[in-house]
Amino acid sequence: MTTAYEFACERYAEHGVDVDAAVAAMDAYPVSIHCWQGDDVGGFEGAGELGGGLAVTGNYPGKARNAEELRADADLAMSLLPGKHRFNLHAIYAETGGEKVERDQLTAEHFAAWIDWAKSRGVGLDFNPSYFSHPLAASGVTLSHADKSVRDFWIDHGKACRRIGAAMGAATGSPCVTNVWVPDGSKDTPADRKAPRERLACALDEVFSEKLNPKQNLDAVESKLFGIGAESYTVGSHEFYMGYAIKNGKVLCLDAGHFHPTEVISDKLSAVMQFIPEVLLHVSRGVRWDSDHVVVLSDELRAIAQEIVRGGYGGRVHIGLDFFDATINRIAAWVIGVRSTQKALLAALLEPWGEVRDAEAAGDLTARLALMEEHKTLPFDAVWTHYCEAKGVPAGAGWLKQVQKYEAEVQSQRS
Ligand SMILES: C[C@H](O)[C@H](O)[C@@H](O)C(=O)CO
Ligand SMILES: [Mn+2]
Repeated sequence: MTTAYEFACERYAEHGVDVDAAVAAMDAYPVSIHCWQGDDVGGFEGAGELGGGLAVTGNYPGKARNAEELRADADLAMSLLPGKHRFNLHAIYAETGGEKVERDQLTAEHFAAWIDWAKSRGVGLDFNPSYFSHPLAASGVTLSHADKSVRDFWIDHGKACRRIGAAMGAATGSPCVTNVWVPDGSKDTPADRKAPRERLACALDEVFSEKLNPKQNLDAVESKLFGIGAESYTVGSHEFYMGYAIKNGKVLCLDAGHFHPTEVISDKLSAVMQFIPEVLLHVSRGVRWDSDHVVVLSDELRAIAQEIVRGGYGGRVHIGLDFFDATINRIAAWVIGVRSTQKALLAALLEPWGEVRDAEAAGDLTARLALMEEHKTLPFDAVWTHYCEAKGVPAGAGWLKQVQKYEAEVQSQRS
């Protein structure tokens, strides 16, 4: 009897696709799992309210209250994902042993337990300075602040974080992408759009002034269209960071929720790749605005994966997740988001793209559309199941039972 997988291999082979090669290629696409979905962007500083125009809605019980719990939750999530992945930390997740350590004083020591954990699991780390949820960010302005003392504090925070990123990269043997995002902007129409951007450019130059080994730390910069409380003007807009990244050889971060709702980052990839060596993706799902819903296997997610694979950009694109939903189990949120992203990548690797491209090149737009539609129903699920089984993780919704068990035994005990 032919198995579903063998049938799928035959169907894909009819289109010239080598399924085993596509499955093997998945190892080249680790997903950087964002720690902040695990505790609603809280961190361990006891900083109080979430700032920077970020908003997490929902109060599902059982969120991680400390680093041990967050690591245990992440361990469970990673055990339900095919393949090896990365973990993405924010500076507010430092462990300071109960001592108050200001953000400009943070060192790799404060992330020693995270580094040990990552090493023991063979997982790479990524990092982010935290320019929010802090008294000196209460105005919503940080690196572009008109007050030099405020600016300097945040510059020193950025410098400290790059060194921490480099230490993470050195320890794990895999470059750490340290991504700078600042919330700076204005609720209402600003009188002066130029000066804050000049200050931000100078501040970034200072943040990045120390030469670090790119094998250990890669600098990324992330733009945004608007945020809550910064509806009229964002200092670090797309044009700003696109220019900054090109001029300074930085990684450009494209967050799927940081553009006008009619714009998609799948279309931007092949444009920015003409001029920028490497891109960091914050795979997110905005619903009407930058709402950071859990990523699902949407048309846009599939299109993002297709653009990465079709463009041959695998080695130049870092895939990270960025969403936070507190209305559902937070571990399930991670698993859903990563598995959806991996499904999109596997589908893209299996796509018989050559025949669609050939039809287009021949001017046969009828065939292009017909083939694209036919490809959508090729037997993808059998290959996904095979891939999950080969990696020793549940193929279908079986993973959910394990999260539910953990929720009943562990998360429900947290107050
Ligand atoms: C925690 C934030 O979501 C993250 O740092 C940033 O990437 C962002 O997208 C802000 O909107
Ligand atoms: Mn982001």
